[in-house]
Amino acid sequence: MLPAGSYDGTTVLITGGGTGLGRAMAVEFARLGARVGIVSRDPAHHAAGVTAVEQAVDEAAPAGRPKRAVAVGAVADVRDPEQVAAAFDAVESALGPVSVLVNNAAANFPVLAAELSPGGWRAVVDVVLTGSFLCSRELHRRHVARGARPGAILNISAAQAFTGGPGMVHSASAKAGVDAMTKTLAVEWAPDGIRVNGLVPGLFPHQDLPASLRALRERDPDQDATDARRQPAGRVGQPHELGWAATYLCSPFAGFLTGHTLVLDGGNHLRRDFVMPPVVPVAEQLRPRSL
Ligand SMILES: CCCCCCC/C=C/C(=O)SCCNC(=O)CCNC(=O)[C@H](O)C(C)(C)COP(=O)(O)OP(=O)(O)OC[C@H]1O[C@@H](n2cnc3c(N)ncnc32)[C@H](O)[C@@H]1OP(=O)(O)O
Ligand SMILES: NC(=O)C1=CN([C@@H]2O[C@H](COP(=O)(O)OP(=O)(O)OC[C@H]3O[C@@H](n4cnc5c(N)ncnc54)[C@H](OP(=O)(O)O)[C@@H]3O)[C@@H](O)[C@H]2O)C=CC1
Repeated sequence: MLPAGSYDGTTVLITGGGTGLGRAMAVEFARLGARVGIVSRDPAHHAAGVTAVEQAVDEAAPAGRPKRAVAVGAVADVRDPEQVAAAFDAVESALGPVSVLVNNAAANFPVLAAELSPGGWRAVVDVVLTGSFLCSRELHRRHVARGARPGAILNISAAQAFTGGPGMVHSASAKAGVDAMTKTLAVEWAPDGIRVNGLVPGLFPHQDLPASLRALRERDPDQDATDARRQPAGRVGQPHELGWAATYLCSPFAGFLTGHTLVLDGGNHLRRDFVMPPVVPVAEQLRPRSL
């Protein structure tokens, strides 16, 4: 954990910060003093994120300390550049200039590549890759116009980016694009004082995951992906641990670190067995089972 107050006076914008891992990261930034803007499509998600942040800050605050405005939500579909700019405007008018951006919003559903429609491909690639670019571009534009520094961008990726993701070709391809963008923008924007890093969560289950993804681990008690024995570290990730890594990567403690993607997965993506289990075609893995 970073020292208390490490983010005092800093405004952090987190896309998809109202649910799941985005919300957990929002809480950890706020615990360290950040003001947090939560940007996504659904105001109900914003409300959940703002409540979680306010509760965490209140719990950490000394008794009697006045409540601060620490979090706001702003509606935007990250695929639309005008909505992205309007959401930055809304967050900045409430909380001050954004200097840290976490590109966390994502879309994903299991599907065989052969059955994926062009619209389904576009929906996922546009949210994950185009959305991350549009938000990064908006932060850069504002940051440079103000002559502000330092700034930090954190792109949330996935291990599928380097292994491929059978059954998730859209998400794997988009996340690989995000990783290339992390490295590219790190170099282009270093002279502007903006660091750009990536963070890969391993298996971090939570109740906000879409039903189609939850079903992958819940469809058969003998095939539970979250079973501790299936992970080298003997457990899955806890969302606040992702928040600890995110707050480090965007902080001055990582001031010389840019273009790097950190994998937080207990070693899972490195796993190789001497004898691999029999291959089960992805089509069979995705087929609903009759119990
Ligand atoms: C082992 C367990 C854990 C595994 C974790 C693996 C790693 C996780 C990575 C993550 O990214 S988790 C984040 C996942 N979160 C979300 O996906 C939340 C947001 N999702 C959504 O909003 C939707 O699911 C969406 C479909 C991705 C996007 O919504 P949008 O409103 O833009 O799209 P639609 O108009 O509804 O559909 C667009 C397009 O996509 C086709 N489609 C939608 N769902 C499916 C599906 N389940 N299978 C196949 N195709 C689908 C839909 O038909 C449309 O296509 P066209 O009809 O236009 O061709
Ligand atoms: N959970 C896990 O085990 C893993 C997660 N990841 C990555 O971690 C990140 C967080 O995932 P997780 O918390 O599990 O997922 P969630 O499904 O809980 O969160 C996705 C978020 O993205 C937002 N979002 C989706 N589409 C859009 C859009 N078009 N515009 C704006 N916001 C959008 C949603 O908000 P709203 O509906 O309000 O728009 C939602 O808050 C993602 O980048 C994911 O790929 C990677 C590997 C594993």
